[in-house]
Amino acid sequence: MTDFTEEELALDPRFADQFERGFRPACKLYLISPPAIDAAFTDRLAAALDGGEVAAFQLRLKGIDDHAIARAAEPLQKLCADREVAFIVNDSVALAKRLGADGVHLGQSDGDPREARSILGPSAQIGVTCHDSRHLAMEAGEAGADYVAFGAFYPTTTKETRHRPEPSILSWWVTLFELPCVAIGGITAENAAPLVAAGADFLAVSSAVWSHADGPGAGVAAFAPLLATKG
Ligand SMILES: Cc1ncc(COP(=O)(O)OP(=O)(O)O)c(N)n1
Ligand SMILES: Cc1ncsc1CCOP(=O)(O)O
Ligand SMILES: [Mg+2]
Repeated sequence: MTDFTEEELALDPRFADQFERGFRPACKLYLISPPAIDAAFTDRLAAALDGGEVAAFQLRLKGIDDHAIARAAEPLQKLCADREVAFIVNDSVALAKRLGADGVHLGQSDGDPREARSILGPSAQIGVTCHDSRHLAMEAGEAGADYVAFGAFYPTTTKETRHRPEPSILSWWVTLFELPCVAIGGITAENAAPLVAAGADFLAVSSAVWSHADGPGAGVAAFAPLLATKG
């Protein structure tokens, strides 16, 4: 499949409602959990949220079943609700529904965003992984996603990745579409500036926060100067 040209896009009525460019709020932090957590993690999440503004928290646990994730989710979801941080479940629409989560993040093999919408309803935040593909991002927008995620922008040990977009995919996206875009993959406070400058609406980060030498609060705080100044 080939990418659409800008001319095709502009003429295609399917994309008409995505084509307007309106006001974009400043870039925000989207915190991703470590792939495994222990009983102390609720306190670590509280410390992270104490460090500065976090727009959303994604529970991304790997290698355990949905029942175990649901048990782990309870105090974390409550903490997020208390702090007005959106609570997003990774991978599973069924689990997002069961927990009454604010949304779900779907990879390309995690299910259809249209089906997710029909199950979770109009107010759910549905995000879709689009790797380095303009085509996948436009498809996700067409399917009703609330954000598209590009990455991995930098090397990461959190996940095995095969795609390495350039920051220009973000500027291309924000020039054409209102739908928010998320940048993910190996992002730190030290390397994030080009992604913010390119127009990322959200920086999705995991190890930069959870592995910060001075703790997760300092990990979140380190991003504050970048996020205050979206160009
Ligand atoms: C915000 C955000 N972007 C991308 C991903 C990756 O999703 P996926 O490709 O399904 O890989 P896993 O995270 O499930 O390993 C994400 N989780 N969140
Ligand atoms: C889930 C995911 N998807 C693409 S890269 C990545 C890992 C993000 O974690 P980190 O910020 O530690 O690289
Ligand atoms: Mg997934």
